[in-house]
Amino acid sequence: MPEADTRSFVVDRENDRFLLDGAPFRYVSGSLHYFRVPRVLWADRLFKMRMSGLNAVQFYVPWNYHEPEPGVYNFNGSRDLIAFLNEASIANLLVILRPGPYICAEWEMGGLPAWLLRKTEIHLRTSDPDFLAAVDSWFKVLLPKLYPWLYHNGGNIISIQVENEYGSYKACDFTYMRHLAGLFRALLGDRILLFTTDGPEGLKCGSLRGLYTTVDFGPADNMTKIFALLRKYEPHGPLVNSEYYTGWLDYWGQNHSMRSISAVTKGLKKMLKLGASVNMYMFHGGTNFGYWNGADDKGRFLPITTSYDYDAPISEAGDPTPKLFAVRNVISEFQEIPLGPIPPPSPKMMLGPLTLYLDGDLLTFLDILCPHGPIHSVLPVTFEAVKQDRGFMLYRTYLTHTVSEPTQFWVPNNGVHDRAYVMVDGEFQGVLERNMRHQLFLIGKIGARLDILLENMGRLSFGSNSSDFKGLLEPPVLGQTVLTQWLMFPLNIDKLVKRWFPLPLLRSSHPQVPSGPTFYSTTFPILGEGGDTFLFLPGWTKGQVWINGFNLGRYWTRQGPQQTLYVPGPLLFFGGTLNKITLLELENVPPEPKIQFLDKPILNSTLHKTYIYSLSADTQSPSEPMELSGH
Ligand SMILES: CCCCNC(=S)N1C[C@H](O)[C@@H](O)[C@@H](O)[C@H]1CO
Repeated sequence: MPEADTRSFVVDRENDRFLLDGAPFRYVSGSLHYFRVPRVLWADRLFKMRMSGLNAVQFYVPWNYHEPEPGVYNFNGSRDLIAFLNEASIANLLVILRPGPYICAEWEMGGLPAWLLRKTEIHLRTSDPDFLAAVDSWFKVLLPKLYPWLYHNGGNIISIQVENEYGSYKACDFTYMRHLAGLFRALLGDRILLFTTDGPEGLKCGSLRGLYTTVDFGPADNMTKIFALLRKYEPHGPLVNSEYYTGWLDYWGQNHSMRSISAVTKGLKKMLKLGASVNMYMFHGGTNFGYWNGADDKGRFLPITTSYDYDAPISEAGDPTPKLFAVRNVISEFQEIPLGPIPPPSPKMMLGPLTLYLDGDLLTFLDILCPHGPIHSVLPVTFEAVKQDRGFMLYRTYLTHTVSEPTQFWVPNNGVHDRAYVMVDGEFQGVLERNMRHQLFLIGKIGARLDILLENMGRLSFGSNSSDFKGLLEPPVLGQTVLTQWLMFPLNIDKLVKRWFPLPLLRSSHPQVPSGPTFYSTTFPILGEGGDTFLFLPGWTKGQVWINGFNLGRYWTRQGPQQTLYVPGPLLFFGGTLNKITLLELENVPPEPKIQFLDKPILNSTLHKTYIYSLSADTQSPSEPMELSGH
């Protein structure tokens, strides 16, 4: 490896190429997001990318993942960015780093921290002084950490992206982009290659003099036309596609997205023939654990699914797919790829069916879930106003008059952000949903308790023309009465589940199966071989899952398209130690509250029936699904 002072990565405009240490260089890169993969699996994924023939890895840095509160930073465990850079170096992968501040990526609020919205008038992604002050403060912490890792300083970072597809954002604020470019230069020096990425329609507002202009497009796009457009901004230098889509994202309630191998490899081959440098987005997608998914606004609010499989060459579970081998073959026609096999799919585990036991409805645990007690306000306030960034908040009021006939209950101006589970005196009444179900019909006596559990389904990560506040944005109306005098209970469910995790809960004796927000759980040993697995929740409706205290993410079996949740093996205990699974079911449980662990994912089906896969004794593989009556 050359000494640090002779190391260089530059644009050679005379020959339309990059030079690495003075020699012609073309990167063939893939995107992997460390924040979507448990740290213990980073090395495995990066090794498979190297063995696929890639020489670089591209990843974002989500601001909200590392600065949970203003001035509070977290770079530990699965947030240890430096450890990830080191793993990439060990895998012999150069790094194309994209620190934002906005990253899109189908990630919560596109990576921007929700606490920015505590200033309700802030103009995100502009030269708004409040926004720039927060950005400066964050980058003055982050960028110095990257400085030693810059390629010319002896590290593996060859280029850094400023903002993300800024040209697709309404503001088109060049003062903001120049501010970012100046900040990056001030903190990273003048040698590192800074670049921008935009779709063809975004180049006008997204590119900036002094930043190398790149584009993004997928297999179905007109490459010739887009690269010709790029040449208007970069007449010389290498052609770069920073996001060549190998698949696509999934929304709850829509079909699983897939892109054909032939289309992906045909476009890749054409770009490599042109001498272009390419980053494949995604090469390994991973998972939106916890509440970290983002959402899109396509006239409807569309939350992104928990799985970020992306139909990528490496599957969500880290397994090589036929697409990986096809891509590897194309790369091998243009540059040397490492000798040796691609590791085979990892062992998968099956278990169950297991019966879950009722722990109690959510309201039972309100005091523990909100130990500081409620916040009172005449009108309901948002999640951001009470500093609850993600998850759930309970809104409570009491009826000031009796409604003896079913009476319309609704929230004006589409003010449910995003889903409201409505209860009267603890009895589940139904769901109100953003952009969708706008009303219920309630009855209740004077003094009856009205509880509304509000679920934040993830803030808009793209196309947001305004800040995506969460909660009840308007006071609900019952009949002609605007309901006032609200108690807001911010809920810390994760803390409660983590506290429960080692202990089986005292079973509450509930004669009938309750509906509405309810906790179920069980403990179970795994005696056989370990491995990854896929949690299958047949007949359940929608909720959140924790395994051994780890928030695995959202399930929405009723909507699909994913019916299983990926469970990385390292989350589980083997050899007899008890594992604990906890579900918060928000709507309705199946007649038999069972779950199963399968050895294959189900990402593309919306089962409206209840299936329980029974292990056939001889083969230990799921027999044909048995359809249960009643659903
Ligand atoms: C519905 C498309 C949402 C816009 N996002 C687009 S075009 N993309 C570009 C964006 O830069 C990247 O972060 C990803 O968000 C990617 C889609 O996976």
